[in-house]
Amino acid sequence: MRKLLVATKNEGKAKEIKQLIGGYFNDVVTLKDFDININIIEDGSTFEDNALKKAKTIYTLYRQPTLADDSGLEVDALGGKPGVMSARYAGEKATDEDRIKKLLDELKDVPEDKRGAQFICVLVFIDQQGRIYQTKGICRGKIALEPKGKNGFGYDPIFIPDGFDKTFAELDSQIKNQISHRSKAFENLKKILGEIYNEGTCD
Ligand SMILES: O=c1[nH]c(=O)c2ncn([C@@H]3O[C@H](COP(=O)(O)OP(=O)(O)OP(=O)(O)O)[C@@H](O)[C@H]3O)c2[nH]1
Ligand SMILES: [Mg+2]
Repeated sequence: MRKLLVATKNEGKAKEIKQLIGGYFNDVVTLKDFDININIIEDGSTFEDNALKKAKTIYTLYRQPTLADDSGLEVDALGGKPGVMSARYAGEKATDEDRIKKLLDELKDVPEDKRGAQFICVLVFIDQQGRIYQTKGICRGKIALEPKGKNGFGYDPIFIPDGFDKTFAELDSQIKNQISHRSKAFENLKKILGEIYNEGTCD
């Protein structure tokens, strides 16, 4: 039995992580699954700092293989904002709708050809022995003029990935999982897991 603790409370993210992790663990549990009431303050200035803090906090408590994902949206016309502040962009208690509305308001005078953006995902994995591994994925695209679609989570209804004319929320989750920032970070992580576990999956 190989167990992975995932240091996230975000259900949309957790769902994707469970789909992307592959067969290296036969039990994947998130902070929501085991109902731990812990509030990790994400005060780092980079995705790397925050992912490391989330992973270390949970590993230190449980001493089991732990994965953390810190991610966000960088908008060119806003100088890379909201970036590491993506989750708290419209305040601590705000909803995904509030964050989308704030971003669209800030971009209301920005024409279509200047609405470039990218999603970033940094994964930090800590193995049973406490060794730390980090991978990153980037997905380029642009910000739509209005929200569209019901799939996914977060900013998905306003992000149109390069090569497509639909938002992540309009695309099938399987397509998002082939091209997203998170899937790219997982491609690299799975190479590392393959080495750690000698290609042995639990399938
Ligand atoms: O539309 C989206 N599609 C994605 O694929 C995606 N990945 C991240 N995000 C957004 O970026 C912030 C992450 O912040 P974040 O890494 O701190 O996560 P979080 O605070 O939600 O949960 P936790 O993992 O920290 O518990 C949150 O606002 C997410 O909505 C995404 N939005
Ligand atoms: Mg967070």
